[in-house]
Order: sequence, then C-alpha cells, then structure tokens
Amino acid sequence: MHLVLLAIGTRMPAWVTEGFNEYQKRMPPDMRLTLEEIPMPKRGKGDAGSQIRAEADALRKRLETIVKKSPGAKTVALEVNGRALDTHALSRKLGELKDVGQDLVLLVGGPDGLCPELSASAHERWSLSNLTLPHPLVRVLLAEQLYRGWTLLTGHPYHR
Ligand SMILES: C[S@@+](CC[C@H](N)C(=O)[O-])C[C@H]1O[C@@H](n2cnc3c(N)ncnc32)[C@H](O)[C@@H]1O
Repeated sequence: MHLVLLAIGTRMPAWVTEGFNEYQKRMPPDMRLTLEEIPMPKRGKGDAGSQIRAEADALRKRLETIVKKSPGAKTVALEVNGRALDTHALSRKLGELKDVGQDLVLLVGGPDGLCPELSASAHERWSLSNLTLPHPLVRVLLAEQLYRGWTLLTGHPYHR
C-alpha cells in the first residue's frame, strides 16, 4: 500500500522538509509515504479563483497519472470543513485500505485552498482541525498523523 501526498508548493523552509522527512522515514515499506510537490502556477493578474483553477489543473493532471498506475486508489481532499477525523478513525481508515491493498492519495491545497470542483470529485474530504493551517504545516502534521495511525495499527508504543 502506498500513501501519496500531492501538495501545492515547492521550496519549503528547511523545518518543513525536515519535519516531513522525519515521519516519512519512519513509515514501513508496506505503507510507504511519498510527497509529490506541484509547483504553484505563476500568479497572474487574475483573482484567487483563477489561481486555484490553475492549481487544480496541475493537481488533476498528476492525479490522472497516479490513478492510471494505481486504479482504485482512494482520493481524499484535505479541507478545513471536511469530515473531522480523530487519530483512531484515521488509523482504522489506513487499516481498511491496507487490508484491500488500496493506495491513498491526499490532496493539499496552496494558500488559496483547493478548487471546490476538485475537492468535490475526491472520494472523501478530511479535516485535521477547525483551524485553518498553513499549507506547509499541513504536510508535517499529516505525515505525523499517518505515522501515528500506523503505530496504532501495529501496537507500537509511540502512540499513548
Ligand atoms: C492555508 S489553507 C487554505 C485556506 C483556504 N482559505 C481554504 O479555506 O481552503 C491551505 C491548504 O491546507 C489544507 N488545510 C489547512 N487547514 C486544514 C485543516 N484544518 N484540515 C485539513 N486541511 C487543511 C487544505 O488542503 C488547504 O487547501
């Protein structure tokens, strides 16, 4: 089973890269986590709407390639207003996907958020909290929660 974090934005500050890498390297080979960064399309004179549509086009293009290689992959949009998940629920989701060998693709937007149509086309929408988090921090938080979810599945003492 493969977890793919498809996120808008490149050239993150060192603390973000280090934080993400720390949890990524802890994931086991049968639940590996990959980060795919989608460069932010150059911001033109358009409004935020045209920016998120351009980002959505880039995300969709990459998503199509991933789904071609892994048909049946589950897609989840990360949204402040998505379904609230606690760590146990996230862990159960990971376990269910692992049992059937289904890959998971997590979509994280940029500063303007995800395009509503793209978000609606994902299988599910998950929220990490009621707080609006900066997109670089979301990567780190998500990687830690995926790792924590795996430790819960395996009875690893990390989760208390
Ligand atoms: C700065 S936020 C975008 C804010 C934008 N106004 C919105 O409402 O989506 C950047 C991205 O981080 C993710 N994000 C931020 N806070 C989140 C939260 N509490 N739960 C899940 N994802 C979150 C979402 O994917 C969002 O598109």
